[in-house]
Amino acid sequence: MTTPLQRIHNVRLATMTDAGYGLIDDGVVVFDQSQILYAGARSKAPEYPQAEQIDGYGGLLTPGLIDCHTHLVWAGSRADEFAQRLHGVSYADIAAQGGGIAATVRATRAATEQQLVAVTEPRLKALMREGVTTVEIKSGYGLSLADERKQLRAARQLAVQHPVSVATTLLAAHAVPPEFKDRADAYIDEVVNCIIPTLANEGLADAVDAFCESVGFSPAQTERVFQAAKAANLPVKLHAEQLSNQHGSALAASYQALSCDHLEYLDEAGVKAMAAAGTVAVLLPGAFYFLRETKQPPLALLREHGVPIAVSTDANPGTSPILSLQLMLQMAATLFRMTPEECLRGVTVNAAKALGLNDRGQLREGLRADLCLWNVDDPAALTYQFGTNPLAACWHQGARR
Ligand SMILES: O=C(O)CC[C@@H]1NC(=O)NC1=O
Ligand SMILES: [Fe+3]
Repeated sequence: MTTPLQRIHNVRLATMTDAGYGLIDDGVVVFDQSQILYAGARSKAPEYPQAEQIDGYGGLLTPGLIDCHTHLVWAGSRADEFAQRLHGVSYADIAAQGGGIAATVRATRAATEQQLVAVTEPRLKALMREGVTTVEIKSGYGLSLADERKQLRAARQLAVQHPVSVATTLLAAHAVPPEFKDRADAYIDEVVNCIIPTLANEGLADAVDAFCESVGFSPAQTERVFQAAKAANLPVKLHAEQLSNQHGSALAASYQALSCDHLEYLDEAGVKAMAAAGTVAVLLPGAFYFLRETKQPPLALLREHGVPIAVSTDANPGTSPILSLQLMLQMAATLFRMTPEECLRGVTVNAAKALGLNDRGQLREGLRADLCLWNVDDPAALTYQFGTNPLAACWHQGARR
């Protein structure tokens, strides 16, 4: 069957191909199910008489949105902990009662792969309803070979069952599991000698991540994870400088990390190292807001040194129980003072870069036909408004969802 051509006209294009939106006011995009064939001014568009004509009714057409940092596959809920904290129970007390990440680990270990798929599906659909066409999904609530495998297999299965692309990240170095209590180095032995090589060999991970933090893993333990990832030919990313400055970003940059994420406590040395390595700064306003953090990521330094900035939900049950990438656009502007252009770039071209994907994130010939049509005329409206969803239509690899 010949691949159907589609031609969207009567739209304003935000191509994301320059330092701003890459706007083209009277634009046309022609595409099939493999790629974009033309994206540009209607006046210069080649004729495609056989294409299906789609009227964009004067809306805004952007690349499909990319949520480049989520922990989407988990079982259980931490709503009870949220309530306890509001009743004055401390994090430490909750952790002492077996709460926190450990609670989600217990629930995730108890769930089957199919149960994980089932509970994750509505979360994925919530992101898709807002125009997400690519989502990164981490493991990190299994903390054993079998349970990390189960999480990553569930993530892969969701991409098979739904019109969305999934990039998987192995985050076995997320926390120390109960059976390795007070033996973090022994657990890192398990991660580097068994979990990473085995799951890399099974093709379940597209990247490797770690939580480098005073309450996570040390830079030395993180570096062992990076060495194992390198040996497995997998790129790395890092939860870095979220609660303190562990200088994890500079370490990650020395391993050409795709991204460093959170970054509230990032210093100029780390920014410079990231800039030199081409590492993307992924800012996570949902976790910043939910934790009532006050330390801002160093936006001025990131701009000054030309570090690409992405924005993501960090969807997870503990510190960012949010399933709206559109709200992250608004929060990135309101809380971090990013410009609307920076925010939209943060969920398109820069988010693609944070995943090492150069085939999406812009409206440009040869890239995937992942497209969002919005009922707005000013692209700033996508950052300005929140609580509403102006998505009119969405295509994933040329197929309308
Ligand atoms: O609390 C959780 O379940 C995950 C917290 C999450 N993980 C991480 O490395 N940083 C975070 O904010
Ligand atoms: Fe995270």
